[in-house]
Amino acid sequence: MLSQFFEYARYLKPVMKLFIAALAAGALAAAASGFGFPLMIAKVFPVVFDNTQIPPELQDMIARLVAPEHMHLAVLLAVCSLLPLVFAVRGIGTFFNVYWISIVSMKVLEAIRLDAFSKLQTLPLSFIDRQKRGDLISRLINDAANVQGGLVVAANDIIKQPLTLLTALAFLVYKVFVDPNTAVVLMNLGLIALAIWPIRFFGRRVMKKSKQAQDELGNITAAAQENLASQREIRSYGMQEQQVNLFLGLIQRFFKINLRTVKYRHFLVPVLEMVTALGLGVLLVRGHEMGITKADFTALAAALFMCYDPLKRLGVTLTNLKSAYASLERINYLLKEPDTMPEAADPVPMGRAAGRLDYDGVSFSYDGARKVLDGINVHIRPGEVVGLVGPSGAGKTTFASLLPRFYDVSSGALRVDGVDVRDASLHDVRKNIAFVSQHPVLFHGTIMENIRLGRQDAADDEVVAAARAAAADGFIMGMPDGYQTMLGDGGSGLSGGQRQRIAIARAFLKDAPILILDEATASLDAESEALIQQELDRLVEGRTALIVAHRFSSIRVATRILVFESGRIVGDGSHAELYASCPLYRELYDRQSL
Ligand SMILES: Nc1ncnc2c1ncn2[C@@H]1O[C@H](COP(=O)(O)OP(=O)(O)OP(=O)(O)O)[C@@H](O)[C@H]1O
Repeated sequence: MLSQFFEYARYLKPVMKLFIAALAAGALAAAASGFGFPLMIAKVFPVVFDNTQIPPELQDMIARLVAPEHMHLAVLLAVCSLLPLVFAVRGIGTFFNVYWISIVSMKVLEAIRLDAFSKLQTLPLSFIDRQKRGDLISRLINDAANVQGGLVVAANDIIKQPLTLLTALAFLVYKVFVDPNTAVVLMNLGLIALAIWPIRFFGRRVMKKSKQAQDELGNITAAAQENLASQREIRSYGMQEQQVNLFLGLIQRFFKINLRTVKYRHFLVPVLEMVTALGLGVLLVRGHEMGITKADFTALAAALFMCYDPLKRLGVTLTNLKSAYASLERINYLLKEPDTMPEAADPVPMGRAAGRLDYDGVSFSYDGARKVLDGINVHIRPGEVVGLVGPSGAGKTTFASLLPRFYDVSSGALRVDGVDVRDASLHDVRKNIAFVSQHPVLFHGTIMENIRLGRQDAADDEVVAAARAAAADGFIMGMPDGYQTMLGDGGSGLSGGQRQRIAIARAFLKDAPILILDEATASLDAESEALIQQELDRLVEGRTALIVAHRFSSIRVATRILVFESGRIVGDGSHAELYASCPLYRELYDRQSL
């Protein structure tokens, strides 16, 4: 399991110095606990209780500083102050250990989250389509935080606790070396082996349950996300109660599984404490039989405790690590997903395209089984405006989606100006294509920023010019802050037609030679559609355009129409030609004209 974490060691590189400093602070705290503490007890108690003499050098030093009548008190104060001193060292070491490790782990979390988020930006859409969005969010937020938590305790304890154990063992060996009578205590260490079994047992269970709990948390986030995105449907279909019950079921499942994780995690400590107590009991009996002194017994008991305590903490750490590992696996699912749409190793440079499109024997399947497009051969000249029509599910949107490489063809090739889109860089291909969809997405930000998405380096007056071309300037200027008006998430506060105009303004600003209009007016009423149609007609001028249409009104401007049926093109020509020669086209057209 640790090897999995080592894979992530590269995240430590940028913060290595701080990480080492944190470990050094941890080592200091460990030495103070494991060796310093029992040593102090062994040295201080005899001076206090049995009047044992302190080393002559120390005695001389104190004698030089105080009058002879105060000597006894000074010695007592000197030796007793060693105890708080050891704890001060331990405290300072622990503070910096935890503080610095926290900084390190937050930086690591930041980097893991950023990597996972960046990976999401490049993963093929086919992968994203298969996921529950809320679950992806949960992986980015909850799982990354869980890994961070695991890393903090691990990095903190995995060095400090074994070091405490080792230094405490060193003290025991030293003690046995000085006084072979105390060898009895070493027997106790055999009991440590007893502690291994519960650590392994509970660790395995915690890992399994943590994975399930994180999966459930993903389901909860997914349900909340879906709910918020569908408030209109939920209210209009009266689904509130059903939604609340669904949510309740999910949180109850999470509760149950989480409770099991908590149970296993916290059962470990009492079990390990019982083993510790057993060890001390045995020491007491054997010590009594062997007649060791009270001071020796106390020092040995402290050293023994310092052996068991790190073991107990290590056990807890290990169960935390197992839980973090479960989350790591869920993040890995993203990070390790192979890029099935890789960038060309040596991309063919593509400047501003003229706009010639060649679909050569193109077939495509979303799931690798059912062909959604089947052997399409279509050649589109620069500047041609092509309408795509056909029954629902016939493959029109898919046909257009292959162009900006939202998906790659399963077989055949798709060329822009003679260059296979897979041989050019994604950036070059996409900068040549503007896309206006049925539900344009407006991001949180000002109207100015939203239009500028079309071309990030556009000046303000270029943005305004694009808005004018899209006939959006009028309503924008009528808003309280004009172009600086903030839009909520998803662009709430604007009508469907207004949102569509912002999207058209974006496309004007981008000024790409190829345009895809995917049912751009389908969600508008007839009046809004008629108004927007004028701007769309202007937008397609001089560009190669693919217009996916349900309404024939939106392809009035098309000079050529492709008729799709079950993934094939069954008609290709002008309206007049198709109406005369293509029965499906005629049927679709007549049905809409009724
Ligand atoms: N992301 C996807 N994952 C899996 N299958 C998909 C996906 N998108 C579309 N499909 C399927 O591919 C087929 C073609 O869909 P497509 O959206 O291209 O058709 P369309 O002609 O544009 O339909 P409509 O007019 O209803 O929008 C349909 O059977 C659809 O169920």
